[in-house]
Amino acid sequence: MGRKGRKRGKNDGESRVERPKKERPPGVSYEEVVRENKNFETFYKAQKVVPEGEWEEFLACMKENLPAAFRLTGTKDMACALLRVMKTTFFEPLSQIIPPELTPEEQEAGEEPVKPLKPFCLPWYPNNLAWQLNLTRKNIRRCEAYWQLHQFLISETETGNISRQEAVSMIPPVVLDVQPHHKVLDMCAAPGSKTAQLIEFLHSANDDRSAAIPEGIVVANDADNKRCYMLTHQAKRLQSPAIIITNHDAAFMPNIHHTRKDGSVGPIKFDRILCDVPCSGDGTLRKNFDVWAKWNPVNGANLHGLQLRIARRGIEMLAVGGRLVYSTCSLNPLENEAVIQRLLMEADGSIQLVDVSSQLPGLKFMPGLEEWLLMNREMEAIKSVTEIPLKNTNLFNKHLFPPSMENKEKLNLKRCIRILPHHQDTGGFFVAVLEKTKPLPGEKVYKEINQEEIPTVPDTATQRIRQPPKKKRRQGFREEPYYYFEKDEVVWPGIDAFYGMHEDVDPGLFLTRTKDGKKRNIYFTNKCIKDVVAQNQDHIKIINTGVKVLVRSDNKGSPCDFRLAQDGSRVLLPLFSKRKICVTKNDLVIMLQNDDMEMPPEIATLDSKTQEQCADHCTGAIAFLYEEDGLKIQLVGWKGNKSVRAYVAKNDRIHYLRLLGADTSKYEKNKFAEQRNLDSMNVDVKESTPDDMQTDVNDENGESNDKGETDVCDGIQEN
Ligand SMILES: C[S@@+](CC[C@H](N)C(=O)[O-])C[C@H]1O[C@@H](n2cnc3c(N)ncnc32)[C@H](O)[C@@H]1O
Repeated sequence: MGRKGRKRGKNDGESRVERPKKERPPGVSYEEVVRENKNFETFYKAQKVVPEGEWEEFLACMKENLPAAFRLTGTKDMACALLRVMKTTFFEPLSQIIPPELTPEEQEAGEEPVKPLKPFCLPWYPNNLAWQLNLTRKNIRRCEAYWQLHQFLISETETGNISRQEAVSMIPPVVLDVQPHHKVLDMCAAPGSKTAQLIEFLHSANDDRSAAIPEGIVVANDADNKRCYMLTHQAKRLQSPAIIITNHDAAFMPNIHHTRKDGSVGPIKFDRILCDVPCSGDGTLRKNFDVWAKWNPVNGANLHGLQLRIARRGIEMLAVGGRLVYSTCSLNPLENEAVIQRLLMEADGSIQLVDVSSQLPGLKFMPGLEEWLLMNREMEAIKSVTEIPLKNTNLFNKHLFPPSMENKEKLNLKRCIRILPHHQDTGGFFVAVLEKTKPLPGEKVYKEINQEEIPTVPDTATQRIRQPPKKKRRQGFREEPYYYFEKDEVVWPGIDAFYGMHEDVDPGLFLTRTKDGKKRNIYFTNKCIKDVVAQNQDHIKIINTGVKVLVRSDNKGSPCDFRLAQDGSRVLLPLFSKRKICVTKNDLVIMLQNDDMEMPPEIATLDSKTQEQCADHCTGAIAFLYEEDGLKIQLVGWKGNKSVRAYVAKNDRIHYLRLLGADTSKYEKNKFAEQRNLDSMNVDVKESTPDDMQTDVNDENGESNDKGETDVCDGIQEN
């Protein structure tokens, strides 16, 4: 925080914020945690974050459980197709439901009647793809339609077509305004809910090939090595050849080099940067109940330094004309406006806050604060720098105080966005959108003409930031390097001939993870990622990149040793012309409903035109293409002598069958129907019905919520 002689990391985030450790006492369930903290109330009343007259409503809402929110994910076409199914099959019937009456036992136990369920579409999220709903355990248990909706949400979440994510946490990627050609950096990315959104926006081009292989990239970084593997999972799910996962302290993020248009090599200046920093998380009190006991007034000041360093490094790595979004799930001005104020002051007019309200139609939010109050652990208010008690000089400094009268107008802190939970039944959140209008004081600017990096003014600001951290031992293991195909790659001619790769496909974009020996899996990245790997493999800790497109399958009767991988089918299919068959809806349904490994569907059972196409192809990998009424499904599989098979996992089969409007009962158990059958036979299995439907949920931070009986829909798993 700029205080002379302070050691780096003294007030760095997460370890400090966890102190003092006030664990839940043994035997106290998550739901029983006392949702009260008088200091929290005193602190936020003093900050005036809540408009006059709304305090009680705000506090009451903070103590309630958070409703579940989710997004339909993947390509726009597929997400919209699933949206149609969800609305017609699961939402429309809800309006017809007469909630069941309470049984006498339930009445005696004082249970509440089942409330009507009204899913709410988040109006500011593009294409109606984000929803919020209050599906309680009790509702699910008592009402078949609610149970069916719940089952649908669970199964689509397992396949990654729905992603549970807090409504407010979806905002930063929306206001970042990512375009397919952008170079995007997500500085604190794990577990990756927002990274997934960034990838989706990057893949939003209209034609198949550009949508599958965008020009731009997403660099998803996290300091926590283990959490980086959550990002790998997200990337795999989204089949992106344009993502690279790195593992660095974002406050000291090394420059990532690339080859410029003129052939010279230099640091990437990113078009878009997401800076979703570690924070005290008091905006998540509605789902992370433990924060109630842990909350104290100095958490914010403790985290401010780390948050500032990360954001400052982000501003440095941002291109002129680029946009950086800073966000926290905290309401504390020291973690929010105070950080933004410092960035703006240091940048001296090179960056400015952007008003993004028009990008968020229908979202109610409060403008950023221009006044706030510092408080120490003893809850003493500190109004100015001269009032900082000696005991608190390590904690507070002059930069934490609100702006002077003359700076207020210049900074425009009102353009920040603070979302209050009671305004639309969400968590609390803070977002600020910054645009870089010119180079920072001292920033090196690359001039293409003379190919030099020329500092505009002496490089004092950046030198201060660039001080390398004290030598730290690398944690985690070093990943295998990436070996892109050379011109003389021996496996390429076979693949090229068998699949009929288009002439403009560059074999140099295919890669493996082992240098010698038999290649097993073949991956693919776009050109920009390849360049980043080539220029940075030695100084950037790359955890993962590349989407798996081909898998070795020799001795299976095919002239080609590599079959198509489902993981990368969206990427590879637009690149080749052979080995594709157009199928009918009925063909697909036959293939999807028949998952017997021993007896795959006979070609003779398929449509006559499909049979004709099959006759033109020898044994080997094949893609099945279906397009009708705006629904486009592409599956990869195998064509044998007499039979065909689609390589689709069980849960994905249900997903595709749903999209096709086909019967899914083979894969879904309806416990209510089973109970009815058993009732007719006088057998009672009620005890086993409700709770084995509930799967534990991981929250957005990838940690178990450890809830007991809860009123939120917690059966959907976070991805
Ligand atoms: C609020 S979470 C990010 C959530 C994420 N953006 C998402 O939407 O899923 C903060 C993340 O910052 C990471 N982190 C903490 N300190 C960091 C640092 N110095 N550099 C980079 N990442 C850091 C944590 O490991 C954590 O994953």
